[in-house]
Amino acid sequence: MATALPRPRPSMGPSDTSLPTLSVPKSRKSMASIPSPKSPAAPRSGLRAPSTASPASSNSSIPPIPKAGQLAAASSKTVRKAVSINSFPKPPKGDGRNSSMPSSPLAGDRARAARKPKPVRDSVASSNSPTPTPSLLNGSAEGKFISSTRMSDGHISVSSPPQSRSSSAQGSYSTSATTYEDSADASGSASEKRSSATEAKGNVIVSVRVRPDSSNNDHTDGEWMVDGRRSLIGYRGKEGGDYYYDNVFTTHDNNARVYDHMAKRLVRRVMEGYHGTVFAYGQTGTGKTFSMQGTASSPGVIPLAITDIFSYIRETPSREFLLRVSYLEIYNEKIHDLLSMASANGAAAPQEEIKLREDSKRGVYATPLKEEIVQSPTQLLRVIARGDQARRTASTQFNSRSSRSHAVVQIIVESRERMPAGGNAGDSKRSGMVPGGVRVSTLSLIDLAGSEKAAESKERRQEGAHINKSLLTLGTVIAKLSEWKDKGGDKDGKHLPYRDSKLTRLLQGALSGNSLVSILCTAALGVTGTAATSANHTIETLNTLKFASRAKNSIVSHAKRAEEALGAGGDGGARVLLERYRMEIQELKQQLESQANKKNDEEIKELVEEDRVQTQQMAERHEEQILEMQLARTALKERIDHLNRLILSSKSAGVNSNGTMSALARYSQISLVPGSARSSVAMSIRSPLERTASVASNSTIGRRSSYGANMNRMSGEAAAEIVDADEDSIGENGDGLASLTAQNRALQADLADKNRYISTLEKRLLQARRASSSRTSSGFSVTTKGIMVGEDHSVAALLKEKDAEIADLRARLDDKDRMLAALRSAARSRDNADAMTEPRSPQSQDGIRNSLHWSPLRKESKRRTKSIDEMNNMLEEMIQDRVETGQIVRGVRGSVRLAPIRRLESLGEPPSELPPLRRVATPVGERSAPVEAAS
Ligand SMILES: Nc1ncnc2c1ncn2[C@@H]1O[C@H](COP(=O)(O)OP(=O)(O)OP(=O)(O)O)[C@@H](O)[C@H]1O
Repeated sequence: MATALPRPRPSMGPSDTSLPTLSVPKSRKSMASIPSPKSPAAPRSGLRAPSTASPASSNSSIPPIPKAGQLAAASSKTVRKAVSINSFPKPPKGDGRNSSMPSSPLAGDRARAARKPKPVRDSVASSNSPTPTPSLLNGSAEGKFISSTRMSDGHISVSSPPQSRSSSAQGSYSTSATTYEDSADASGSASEKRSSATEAKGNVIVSVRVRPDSSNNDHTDGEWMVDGRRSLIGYRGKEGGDYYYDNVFTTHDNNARVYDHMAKRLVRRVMEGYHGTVFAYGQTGTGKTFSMQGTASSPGVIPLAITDIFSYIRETPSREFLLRVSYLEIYNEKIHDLLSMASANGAAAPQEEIKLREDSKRGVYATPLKEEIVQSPTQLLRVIARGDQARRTASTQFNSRSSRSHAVVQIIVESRERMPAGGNAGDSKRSGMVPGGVRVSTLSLIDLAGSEKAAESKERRQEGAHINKSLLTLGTVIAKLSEWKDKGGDKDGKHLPYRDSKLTRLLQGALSGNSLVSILCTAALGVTGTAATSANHTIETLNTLKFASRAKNSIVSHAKRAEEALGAGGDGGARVLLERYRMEIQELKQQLESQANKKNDEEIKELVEEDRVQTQQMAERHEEQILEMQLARTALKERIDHLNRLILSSKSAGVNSNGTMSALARYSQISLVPGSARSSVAMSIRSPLERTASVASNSTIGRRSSYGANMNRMSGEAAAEIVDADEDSIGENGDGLASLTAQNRALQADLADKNRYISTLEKRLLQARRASSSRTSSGFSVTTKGIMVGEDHSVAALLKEKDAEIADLRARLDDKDRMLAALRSAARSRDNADAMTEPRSPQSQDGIRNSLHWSPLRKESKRRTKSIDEMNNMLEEMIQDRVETGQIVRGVRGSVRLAPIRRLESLGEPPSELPPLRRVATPVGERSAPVEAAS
């Protein structure tokens, strides 16, 4: 559905800024069971068209105008209700908008006072007699108007009851019940307070608007008299009288004028922190909705108020605002949330039952109720238009689109002084606001359902019953307010039937004086139709007028500016979104800041850590470099030392340049000690460490041993010659360093020495073996598996075994020697015995032996030889035994050797390589020694 926002008001608009087009819906959601014939002239915007567009339908239901006789009868009773009311307090001075504003109620009072004829004031002054207030309950008005004065222009002046009026400074009158308290104003002097109290009076504005009829009659003649200039409506019929209000809008007044006079200042006050309530009251079809909502071409109170709200926000930079809106309806005494009900497709969504609760700070409120935060006039109007679509409407006898419910739009205004940097003191002073917390105020815009007497359908009757009941309760409350005010007041309102209807309960705050109130009563005077209808309509119209008068005189408004909520604590504070948002923003800012700080700290820490790591890495690299350099130096030094050692080794046979003896020379000297060569060789064989020593060491050892070996064969003189020769090799350049050639020579000499030494070792080994073999006995057994020349452990073990064998053999030989000695001794004894018998020659044994051949003792010599031969024979027999047992083998030339198997077992060498043991004739008394065959 297309919506239109209010167009800019050329002359009455509070702001020059362009406004959005009206968003008021052009059509309402009709009851499904109810046909909702639309007026042919209804605009496409959805709003109901003004009655001027469909005069026929409207006028047909309006009761006929009373006859002239009735008017004459009515005129016999004078309705005197002089109402001169100070309306809302003046807006802040210096506001440029005031120049363009229409005359405010207050200014209007001045203007009216200025243009009011003197008799009016006189009439007011003379209206002191008690005047019963017309009752909505009895609906009779009871003709209690005590005086009436026909003005020069024919209008009727209605005087108010004395208790309900007071003289104003301007000579006009306002109701004594209306008070206005402003905390800012209260701080002034007594005179200022009096002035302020005077200015503040008029917190309740009551206006009457007359709907035009088909004839566009302004009702300035006939039974009714409407004087907009004097805010007067007079009825000249039965129970007639003059009714003065704060505003009387004629058929020629448009919505803008209506708004400017009855709601504009109130809206401004709401923006400044006061609660405000505007509601339209009247018979069905009299123009309540038209006045509140208006049309696209003539926006009503609601869109114009919205326009002013945002204009005020724009013009008040010293404060910041937050707007929320809710929209509910009371239908058949049930509250419905129009914003929750309205869905995209227009279907009503199921919703939780809404109840009314009371709070010390918020007063009476409906909950749970959806509140939407709005940020622009367009948005706000669209929200309201959405609620309008959900509102119940139906066609009735008097209205093709009759509102079947009371609709309440609530705009909650939160405002707070901006931070000093954002505003200036002048703005605060201008607005009369003191910097502080958040201020919350509510503007309630209420379009009541119309009262009706007759209903065609049951459903309409049921609806009408609820509507009438609630309106009746409203009238009752207002009537009781007047009564209790007369009795001294019922501040708590405990005796007032607010709870008798949802409407009065919801309006409790406004009716009990906690807010500024503006009541717009609508009426249709020129109703056509049957006499009964017309009479009925007249009665209803009079009831509306009486209700308006009673409301004006009964409602005691002591509206105060809403307290500023500081912080989000408490029930009131918790509802202040602005404060909550501010705190949330502050919290988020702090979080952001702390995160930023944290991030900064982390970054700094990371940088520091990075720097530390880099420094550490650099230090480590530096240490590594130093270590590498040290290692390199050490390696170089070792290399140098090694080379030096090599160099020294090369001159080991001599002395260095300093003339000291080199190491090898010393070794050579040591090896000069007799027998040292052998021991050093043995050491070199038996010490694996020495064998696995470095080449230089080996070379040294070899040289030492070779020198030792050589020295064994050389005389000391020859050794001295070698030393001299080495001394000659001291550096080709005479610097004590040997040349490479000399080194090479020395090494080759070392090698040759080693080779010689090895060959000598082999020879000695073979010699030992032969010696062992030559002394082999029958028990001789070689367990050694083999000799691995060159392997120390094998050689050592072999030598051990050989030593044991040798020891064994020696023991055996000793036995033989002892046997031989015994034999020789026996032979000698025998010889001695023979010599005793023959003279003995003093010659030596050799001589004896020779004499055996040449002396006369030759016979005896032959016997001794025979004895020796016998011994030899014995030995021969022993050898033969061994040969026969296979232990030894006899050679070709009579030599004997170990059996081949044994030899192989013991030596692992071919028998041919073993030097044969040559059997030689051994002189008696000498042990036959093996002859070194290889040498
Ligand atoms: N001042 C006016 N000028 C022109 N047309 C008007 C005026 N007042 C009312 N009308 C027309 O009269 C008809 C009924 O008006 P409206 O619906 O506003 O009455 P109502 O009081 O709201 O009725 P209800 O109580 O049944 O809802 C509408 O078509 C509307 O356009």
